Amino acid sequence: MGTIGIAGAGAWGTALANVAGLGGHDVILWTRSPEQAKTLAATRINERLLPGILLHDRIRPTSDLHDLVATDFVLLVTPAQTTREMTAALATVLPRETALVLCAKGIERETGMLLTDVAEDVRPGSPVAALSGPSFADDVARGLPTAVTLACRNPALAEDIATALSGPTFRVYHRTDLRGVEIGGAAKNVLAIACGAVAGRGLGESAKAALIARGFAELLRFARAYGGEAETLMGLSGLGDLVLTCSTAQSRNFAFGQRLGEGLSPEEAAGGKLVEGATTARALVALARARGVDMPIAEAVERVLSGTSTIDQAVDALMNRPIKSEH
Ligand SMILES: NC(=O)C1=CN([C@@H]2O[C@H](COP(=O)(O)OP(=O)(O)OC[C@H]3O[C@@H](n4cnc5c(N)ncnc54)[C@H](O)[C@@H]3O)[C@@H](O)[C@H]2O)C=CC1
Ligand SMILES: O=C(CO)COP(=O)(O)O
Repeated sequence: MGTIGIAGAGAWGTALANVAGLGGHDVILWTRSPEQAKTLAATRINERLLPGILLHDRIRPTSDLHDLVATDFVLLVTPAQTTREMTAALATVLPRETALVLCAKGIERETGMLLTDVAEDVRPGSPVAALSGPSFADDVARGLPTAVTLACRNPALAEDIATALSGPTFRVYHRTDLRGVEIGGAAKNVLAIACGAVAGRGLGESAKAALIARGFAELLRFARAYGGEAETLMGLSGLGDLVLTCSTAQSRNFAFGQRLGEGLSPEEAAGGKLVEGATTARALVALARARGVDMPIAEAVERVLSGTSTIDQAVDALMNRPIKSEH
């Protein structure tokens, strides 16, 4: 067993650190806050973001990026919009050959770039992978059975990382379709906001199921246009994660949409939590338009978030689109 680095001690980073510790690896868990590193080392609990879960003994919290130098690979588990600055910071300390596994789900707002492109832009020539799939941090940390996908263009590296992270309750499949895997994770959050809004507005389970199915059609169209494989989108990181996040208020994106549906403003609805779909919606829609991909549900979310439409107007617009063949 080796040493795994984790950059980001939020809910997901902490849950993944526990998975790696349980798998017999030594784990260096980096947080930007020296205060938090000290508290984590002393209390062994991430009280704010992953309450009730004890850190595994093999986890060493730190706020010094240099402590990640001798790790086998590093999971980057900070919000999507920090990918550029975090990759740049890591590039100053990590050897060129150390793989960076992107665990955030989103699109860079300023540039419209997918996250692996951002990482490759900042750290050209170094290996990059993405971990995505239906997995709530709390479920994973409590040892509930979970299955996700690890994607890397290098099949041997994909298999190595998937094997290293897998354990009795955390099953990691591997794939070489990096594009498909990251698109699924980024786009499903936007669609989950729509599902939440339908729930919050009291529009019924039938409407929610229709949104999941038509949302999946959007996901597939988008992925095809940007080089993802349809088969990937039908797997854990596409359909699997879409269904999970569209089903329950345990998802922050769904809960955000639900509160919007109940009449709260976007700021009130977020309640200070990370809502990746809200940050990614505009970039997703812009990318779709740039390649002529029809994404009416994602567009509706973007219009509601930018204040150019109410939820009721957005639903009316979706229902009154011209009748067409289903595909
Ligand atoms: N929580 C979950 O169940 C899952 C989350 N993810 C993804 O993982 C990513 C992180 O999510 P969570 O850990 O849940 O969020 P979180 O809000 O629990 O934690 C985010 C962490 O990033 C840190 N951070 C924020 N800005 C930073 C910056 N500029 N530089 C360095 N660190 C910074 C925060 O201090 C915090 O420790 C998101 O993209 C999310 O979509 C993926 C799968 C499951
Ligand atoms: O990506 C996730 C589950 O797979 C977490 O979803 P939320 O960010 O909506 O909580």
